[in-house]
This record gives sequence, C-alpha cells and structure tokens, in this order.
Amino acid sequence: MRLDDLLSQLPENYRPIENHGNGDITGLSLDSRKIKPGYLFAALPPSTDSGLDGCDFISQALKAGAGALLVPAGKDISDCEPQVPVITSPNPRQVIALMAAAFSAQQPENLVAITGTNGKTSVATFTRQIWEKLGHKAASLGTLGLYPPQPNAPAALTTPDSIELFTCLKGLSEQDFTHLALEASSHGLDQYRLDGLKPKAAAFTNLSQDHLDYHKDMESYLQAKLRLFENLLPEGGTAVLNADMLEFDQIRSICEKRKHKIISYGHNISDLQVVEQRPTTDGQELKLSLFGKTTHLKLTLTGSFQAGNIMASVGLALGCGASLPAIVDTLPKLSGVPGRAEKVGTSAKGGTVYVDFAHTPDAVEAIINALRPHTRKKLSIVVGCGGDRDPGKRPLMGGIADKLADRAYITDDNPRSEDPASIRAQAMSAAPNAIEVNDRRKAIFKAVSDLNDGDLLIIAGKGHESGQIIGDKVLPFDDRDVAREAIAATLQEENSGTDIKNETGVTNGT
Ligand SMILES: CC(=O)N[C@H]1[C@@H](OP(=O)(O)OP(=O)(O)OC[C@H]2O[C@@H](n3ccc(=O)[nH]c3=O)[C@H](O)[C@@H]2O)O[C@H](CO)[C@@H](O)[C@@H]1O[C@H](C)C(=O)N[C@@H](C)C(=O)N[C@H](CCC(=O)O)C(=O)O
Repeated sequence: MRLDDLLSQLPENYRPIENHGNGDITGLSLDSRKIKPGYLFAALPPSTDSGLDGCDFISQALKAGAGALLVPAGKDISDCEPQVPVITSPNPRQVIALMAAAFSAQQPENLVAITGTNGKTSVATFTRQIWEKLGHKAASLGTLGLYPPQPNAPAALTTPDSIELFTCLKGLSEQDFTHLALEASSHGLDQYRLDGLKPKAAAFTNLSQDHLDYHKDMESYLQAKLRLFENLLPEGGTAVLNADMLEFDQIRSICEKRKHKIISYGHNISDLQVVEQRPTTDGQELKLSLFGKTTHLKLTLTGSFQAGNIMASVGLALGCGASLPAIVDTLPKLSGVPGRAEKVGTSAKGGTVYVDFAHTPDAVEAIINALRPHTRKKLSIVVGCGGDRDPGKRPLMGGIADKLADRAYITDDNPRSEDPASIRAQAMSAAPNAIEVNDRRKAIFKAVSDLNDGDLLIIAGKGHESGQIIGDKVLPFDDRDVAREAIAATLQEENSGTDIKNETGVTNGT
C-alpha cells in the first residue's frame, strides 16, 4: 500500500503533521526486531519513566530494511540519516494504531469491548459463549489469550499492541468470525492500542484500586478507562454500565453526551437488575428484573459476582442485536472461566478448594463475599501481592483477607525484582491474625492440610496463570496443579497416617 493512501484513510484531524516523501509500505511495526523490508517503523516514546525510547532503535530498523518512519513531532533523528519517508506526529502511538486499523482493514462485524478493574475476562467469555449458543462464529480475546486459539494469536498482554490487535482482527474476519468480545485494559486504552476499533457495544464492569504504579491516581485510571466510551465507542453504540458503581452517574452522563444507547445492570435499580440471589450446591438461583419483567434463572456458576458479569454480557449481546428471550435461554448453559472461582477439588477431610484470579483489594473482598455463602464452616484464603506493581494495594489486600476470612495465609505472588519478604511484610502490616508462609507452594499445602469438613479455601491471585515471576525468570507454577497435589497429599496422609503439616515449612505465624 502507498504511504499516502494509508495516511489518507486516517481521520483528518489525526493525520500526522509532516510527511516527507512517499513509498510502498509492506507492513507496520513498532518493534525494530520485527521489521521486514518495506515496513514502516513507528518509533514510540517510552510509556513510563523506565520504558525504552523507540527512537533509539531507528538505525536498527533502517538496517533491517524499514521503508518509512513514524517519529514523535520535534524529535531530531538526523543522526540516523534516514533515506526513507519520515512522518511525524505529536501522538505517534495513536497514529500507528489508526494506521494499523486502516492497514488491516477488516474487523469482525459485531465487536464489543469490556473495561473495568475486575470481571473483564468473565464478561468476555460469557459473551462469547452466548453468541456461540446462538449459532454465531464467535471469539474472545484478553487475559486468557484468544479463544478459540488460532495460529499467530497475540500472546502476553490483556490488550495486545495495536499492530498485533488489528492483524488478529483481520485474521478473525478472514476466517469468518462475525463476533468478538475483547478485553480493554486501562494500559491498552491509555496507550491508544485500541484506537481505530469499531465496537458496537462497550461495557464498564467496575472500578477499584489497581495499576496505580502506572496511572498514578484513581482519576487518571478512570480517565484511561473512559476513553473507551468517549473516544472509541461511536455515537449510537451501546454502553453497558454497572449501576452499582459509585461513578455510574458520571459515566452515564458522558455516554448520554456521546449519544450512546445505555443499558444499565446490577443490584441497584437498572435495566438488567439482579433482584435476588440464592446460592445452591452447584451454582445459584436468580430472580431478575429484565427491563421491568421478572425472570427466574438457574446458573451453574459459583460466586455471587458472576450474576453481574452475566448481566453485562446480556447487555453486550443485546447491543449487537440479539433478542432478549433468545439470550436468556442460553444463560443456564454457560460455563465458568478457567481460574475464576474455579473449583479444583476437595481435601481428604472434606474442605473444598477454589482458585481465583483476585489480585486487587476489591477482588479479594468480592471473592470472599461471593464464596462465603457456599460454606457451612470456615473460609480460608491464600493471598499474596505482586512485586513491581502498585505497593499501595498490599496492606489493603492483607487487611481485607485478615478481616473477612476465618484464616488468611499471606505468601508470595509474582515477586518479580522485589524482595518477597518485604512485600509480605507490607501485606502483614495490616493483617495481625494472618499466617505468613514464605513460599507459595508451602502456603497452599499448609492451607489445604488445615481444611476440615465443610471448610472452603480460596487460593487467590494467579487464577489461570501457569508461571510465577521471580526475578526475571518465569518458573512453572499453576495454583490449580499445586492445589491438586496438596489435595492428593491429604488423601495420602489419611491413608498412610503421616503428618504432612511437618513438611509445609511455615516459617512464622501467629
Ligand atoms: C508499561 C507498559 O504498558 N509498557 C508497554 C509499552 O512499552 P514502552 O513503550 O513504554 O517501552 P518498551 O517496551 O520498553 O519500548 C519502547 C519502544 O521501543 C521498541 N523497541 C524496544 C526494543 C527493541 O529492541 N526495539 C524496539 O523497537 C518497543 O517495541 C516499543 O515500541 O508499549 C509496548 C508496546 O506496545 C508494550 O509492549 C509494553 O507493555 C509491557 C510489555 C507490559 O508489561 N505492559 C503491561 C503492564 C500491560 O500493558 N498490562 C495491561 C493490563 C493488564 C491487567 O489488566 O492486569 C495489558 O493490557 O496486558
């Protein structure tokens, strides 16, 4: 594609301010290591103080055959002596996303995006399942990757970078996927990774403290998420908003100004209202008011918060034109999301073990409250906090676990480059009754071995993840596998009479 043709497809007010020359563009990349001959290289400024500057890789990109450059306006790159067209923009991140969307050209026709601190993965998964059950070819993309899996699918990030994202959307369209539910992380929205997306509907699940290492304060975090409704969802698109959120009125008024159709949901009075919830042994029974009409429903999903997630998915499916009765018919058949309130087994003495991805104060509180009705006896939780991430969360998470659970075990999550003992100490500072265990595996073994008949254990933090990040290494670690091993050990202990508690290595506790 000719560079000028590509640029002419961008909205007028987003076109780069300078354009020196023209040429054929064979592809786009924001990573010099992925440049092939004829590609345009977008040299992006760092997104954080410790990030790298893409302009430092221009020479490398030119050596690899870059056919054009996109650089930040005002940046002097004369040292690199580029002999290719150079375009400049005050916001190259946004411009490369819009270019990626124009270059890839195709997106599934029914595309929805979900933002919010918690629940994005569940809502994306349930929305995909609803569509599948209605007979559509549907996919979901987010923290769990692309489902159904496809070759060359984006990996690693919840919201992939713009080039991976739009290449993926094109691939899905070419394979006749008509529906896609996409998670929109606050990093992704803030870094314009999704600009150029054409969603029909967007949902805001909730807002609580997370990612303040990046966004600095809650207002900036909220503003990043609001970009989905203010900048990406087109006029007339459907905004699915959680009426239980403190920020509901603020978000609703933004959506009204943008002339979005609004569908509210939640426990408060709303279009898709959860009026009553009753936990059952294998799920829950709901009394709903759907646009004023009372409806009773049985879900095979554990966890009271799943009712809200289901309502968000109903709103998104409505926003893409499905009929309410048809959607409601699919709901009893929806299945849970891996690593989200996932039941992994029962210990020898009869305690049930769940794994959940909860890694924010709010999510820890929500999962405890959601699973509490499912136990007749004691509820325990294993929890840890990530290194190199918002340290303000640590005492909050420790405090909530200590206060709401009958037994809290504080251990390591992904310590990354930080000293795990120091992270645990910050969580323990607000958790006077918690038990500190200096190794996640040992903590899970101890918590499982402490379970008695009717108890319930939540292993929080890592959900579906299959690795633990220690230093710069990702070591194999899946909470579900470790929990199953620990459960097997209790059965073995019961059969052989050995005491595995002596092998749990608890270093300190109160
Ligand atoms: C903090 C953050 O979000 N950083 C993202 C940001 O990186 P950055 O631009 O600041 O810095 P950099 O990656 O060090 O490099 C700068 C530029 O130089 C380029 N480069 C770098 C090296 C090289 O040899 N050649 C080269 O061209 C890079 O491609 C990049 O364009 O832009 C990059 C390109 O899009 C992202 O890959 C990178 O995500 C990093 C890997 C990351 O870990 N992000 C996490 C925090 C994230 O985005 N998480 C969210 C939320 C998850 C959740 O909700 O829990 C997500 O959506 O996953």
